[in-house]
Amino acid sequence: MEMIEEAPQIEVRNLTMAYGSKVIMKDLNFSIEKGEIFAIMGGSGCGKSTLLRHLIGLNEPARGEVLYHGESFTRAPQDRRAQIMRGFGVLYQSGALWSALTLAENVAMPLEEYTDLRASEIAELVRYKLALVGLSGFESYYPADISGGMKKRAAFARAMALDPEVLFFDEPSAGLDPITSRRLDELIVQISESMDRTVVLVTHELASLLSIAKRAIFLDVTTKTQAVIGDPRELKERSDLPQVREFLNRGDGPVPCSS
Ligand SMILES: Nc1ncnc2c1ncn2[C@@H]1O[C@H](COP(=O)(O)OP(=O)(O)OP(=O)(O)O)[C@@H](O)[C@H]1O
Repeated sequence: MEMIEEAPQIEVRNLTMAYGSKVIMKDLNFSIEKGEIFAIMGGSGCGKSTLLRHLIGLNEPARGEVLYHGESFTRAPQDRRAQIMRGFGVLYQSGALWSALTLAENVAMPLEEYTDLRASEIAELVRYKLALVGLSGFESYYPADISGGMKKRAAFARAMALDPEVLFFDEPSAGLDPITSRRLDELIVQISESMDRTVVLVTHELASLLSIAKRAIFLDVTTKTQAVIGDPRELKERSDLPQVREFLNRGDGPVPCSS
């Protein structure tokens, strides 16, 4: 039992990811500790989102497995998997909110679906989650009435509705201006630190990567496996691998795959 307590929050073992016979990445091995902000980096189309999808159970490994707290998520029975998944908060690239629902109704949705809380308790929690992301007073607004940055923050509040242990972000700053994007980064750090939440993010934004990720994995499209894991600031200056230094020292914007 004790061993399980000390196991990393997330562990990826010998993971090979494929779509049909097309292998995207192979032999991935890494772990993510509780409370860490961990980034997945690499050129465009190299498999970052695919890796995220494997971590949250939307894709199945071709080989290998994903473990949470030392327990195999990949091999767990359906009901146990669903239970583990309840501990995930996911914010997708589009950050899609239901356009016909107010912000409060959007955040309330997961609570209504997955808990037995009373309406008044849900309303209270919704107010609290929206306040956490700086959206107090906007409860009755519709997504169409607020800015892109506010939509992302509302989607963030919704992702946190069920107090997830791990927050997954796929390109959280996509489509945001640099200042709004920076505010979102600060919010991610603040929530992770104050609530001791693990954050796993896929991002193209160098500024985000370098300012918020404590560790990052670099997926190398040429070798189709991980090239290195480390603190992106150190890798930027000192990585032995030219492709990693180049990636971290490029101008902003996506880097194409070599193909
Ligand atoms: N459902 C799918 N079926 C087949 N191939 C797919 C599917 N989804 C993605 N791919 C392919 O898998 C590879 C990795 O895609 P993925 O979206 O994971 O990369 P990425 O690094 O997240 O890209 P980006 O940075 O552009 O978002 C790409 O070559 C893509 O075309």
